[in-house]
Amino acid sequence: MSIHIGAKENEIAETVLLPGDPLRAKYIAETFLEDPKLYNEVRNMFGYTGTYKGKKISVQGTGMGVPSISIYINELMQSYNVQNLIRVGTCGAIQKDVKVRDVILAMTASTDSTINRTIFGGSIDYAPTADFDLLKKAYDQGVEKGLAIKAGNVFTADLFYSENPQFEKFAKFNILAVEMETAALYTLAAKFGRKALSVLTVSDHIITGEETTAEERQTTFNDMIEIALEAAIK
Ligand SMILES: O=P(O)(O)O[C@H]1O[C@H](CO)[C@@H](O)[C@H]1O
Ligand SMILES: O=c1cc[nH]c(=O)[nH]1
Repeated sequence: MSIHIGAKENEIAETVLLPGDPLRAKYIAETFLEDPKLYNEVRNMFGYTGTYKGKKISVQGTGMGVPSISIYINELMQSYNVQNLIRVGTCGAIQKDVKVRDVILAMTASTDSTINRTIFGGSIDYAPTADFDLLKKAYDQGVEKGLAIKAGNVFTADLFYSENPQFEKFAKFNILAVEMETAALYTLAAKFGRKALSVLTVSDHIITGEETTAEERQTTFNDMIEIALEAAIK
């Protein structure tokens, strides 16, 4: 057991899907995994292990934001030796040609979180990066499914309700969308020599105000989850 995860040794797979929402973890486990077993209920941050096409896979809720995901992935890597960490999250689009329901693969994540400056010291801007192998497999899977899949820079924001939103500037500098965890995921995976990828569904458009219905969200979540699972087993 670790402080925030109640699983015993060997109850967590070497590959873990990471949704922010613990109920999305439950949905993924019950919909996509065979024989899912609940291994964590601490703080209701559900974690399950089952199999997908014969391979052992876990899915663990992370909560929202850098501090919360940092707790879960630190413990998954250090206490449970997790090797492959794939976030399956939502994001808000800021580019005109990025539409709600699109799936985005984060190649890197810009951020206003202090995580990288805390690790590297004040004047260094570390560039957190996706694992190329996972990224390529996920991209190929999205193309094979005929989806509008995009890969690029996302922004990991500390604040959902920003005092000083700079979305137009971010868009000008080619950032595709805004979410709240990827920079920490990539930096901490690199620190421990593990592979990481964020697969994101656009749930809303920050500039145009377009939103997805609950039904549309469910369909695109399924696409995102299948992309992540196929990348994990290939
Ligand atoms: O849908 P999840 O994975 O939680 O991701 C996004 O949604 C939350 C904000 O509503 C933040 O965690 C953001 O990154
Ligand atoms: O962090 C997030 C996630 C979805 N939509 C947003 O606007 N922000």
